[in-house]
Amino acid sequence: MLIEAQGLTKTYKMGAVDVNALRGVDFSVGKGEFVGITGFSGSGKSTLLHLAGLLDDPTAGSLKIGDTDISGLSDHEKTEFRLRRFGYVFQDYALVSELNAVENVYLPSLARGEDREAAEKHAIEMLEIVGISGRADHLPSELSGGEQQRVAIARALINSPEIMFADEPCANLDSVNSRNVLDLFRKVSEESGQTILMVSHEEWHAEYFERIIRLHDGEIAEDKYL
Ligand SMILES: Nc1ncnc2c1ncn2[C@@H]1O[C@H](COP(=O)(O)OP(=O)(O)OP(=O)(O)O)[C@@H](O)[C@H]1O
Repeated sequence: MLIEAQGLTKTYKMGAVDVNALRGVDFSVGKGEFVGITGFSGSGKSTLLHLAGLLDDPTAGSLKIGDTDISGLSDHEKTEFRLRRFGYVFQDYALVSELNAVENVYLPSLARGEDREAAEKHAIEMLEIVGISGRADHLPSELSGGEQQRVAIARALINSPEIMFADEPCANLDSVNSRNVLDLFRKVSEESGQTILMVSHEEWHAEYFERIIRLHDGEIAEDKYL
């Protein structure tokens, strides 16, 4: 298994009140799966994604990625993990506004130590894959929402991540652009064997997922392959 979580728990302390965002969930995800994390607002979807994506630490429970027990990693090792093995896509795209599309895409390659020329060439290939190489020199403010999200996906994919974590990537997109993103994700998981965990509250997205993990009040209410 690529991801193995046992008893994964997240409790937020809000003054005297404990908010149990995740109440000890068990799940495992294999290589190449395209998994939709669904459920009502506040059910714990983003929390689960952030824990599995090493963007936050659990209050209790264990998490293994491949052979690595995450609890044994230092902060530096977690950063390396995120940079080299994971990619992220968020609903607000999270692009750097001063950098054009191609520069945004090759940022993670520079962080990995690739030289700029090679990184730029690679980034243009990625923009071709997501279908917007013609907009390579545009700033985010000069791109539509759908185009910005495709730049963000190219950036997430440039380091060939083993796992892509996407938190409501279609939230700000119309249905045509949402389908473009979902088609792209499915292609990536089928052709490159990349594993994708995607948070979504849209029922119709299920037609693209291979599996659904449905959360309810911090627990797994349903876990099924489609
Ligand atoms: N930083 C935080 N501090 C306190 N409580 C939090 C924090 N983040 C989330 N929560 C609470 O934890 C619970 C789960 O939140 P989470 O964001 O994971 O849900 P979600 O299913 O992703 O919701 P949505 O669909 O609305 O984004 C909610 O009750 C939320 O209010």
